[in-house]
Amino acid sequence: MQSCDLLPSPSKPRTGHISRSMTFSACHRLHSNSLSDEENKRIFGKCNNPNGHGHNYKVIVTVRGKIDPVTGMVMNLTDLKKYMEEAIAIPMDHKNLDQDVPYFKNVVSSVENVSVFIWEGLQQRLEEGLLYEVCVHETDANIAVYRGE
Ligand SMILES: Nc1nc2c(c(=O)[nH]1)N=C([C@H](O)[C@H](O)COP(=O)(O)OP(=O)(O)OP(=O)(O)O)CN2
Ligand SMILES: [Zn+2]
Repeated sequence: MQSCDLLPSPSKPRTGHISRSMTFSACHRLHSNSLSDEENKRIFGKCNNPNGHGHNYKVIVTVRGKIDPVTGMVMNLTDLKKYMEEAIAIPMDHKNLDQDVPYFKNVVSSVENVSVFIWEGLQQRLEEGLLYEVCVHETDANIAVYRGE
């Protein structure tokens, strides 16, 4: 059988994953209020510089769910775009993460914790069980993946 002869199996439920990406720019400093200045310098090195440094973050959010047989969608990506604006761009774009985002007042603004922050913000907006993965590229080489565990 050739692929152009394939017919759909409408009764078979299908699970799909869909993703949307977004970029934002922010500055931060790796610093823990639970550590002494010496420990901060030793652990975080140049990233503990009080002047901070900036990143162009890239975030990829993946949702997982049933492909609705009527709409053909797991969810409308236009809705996901809105939720990502609210949970990522509005709180963090062109901000100082440590000073402007209350979440990071006593939480180190590592890429791991940025991915958790995004997860929590999206969980509040998405239907339960839909959010699958938040992937944050802090640089081309430094990447965190969080799946809510
Ligand atoms: N586990 C983590 N380690 C580091 C994080 C982090 O968020 N989680 N963050 C940083 C720095 O904030 C930043 O990402 C710089 O890291 P570095 O790898 O040194 O990046 P550079 O681009 O400056 O270095 P290259 O030489 O270009 O690789 C550090 N660690
Ligand atoms: Zn950094």
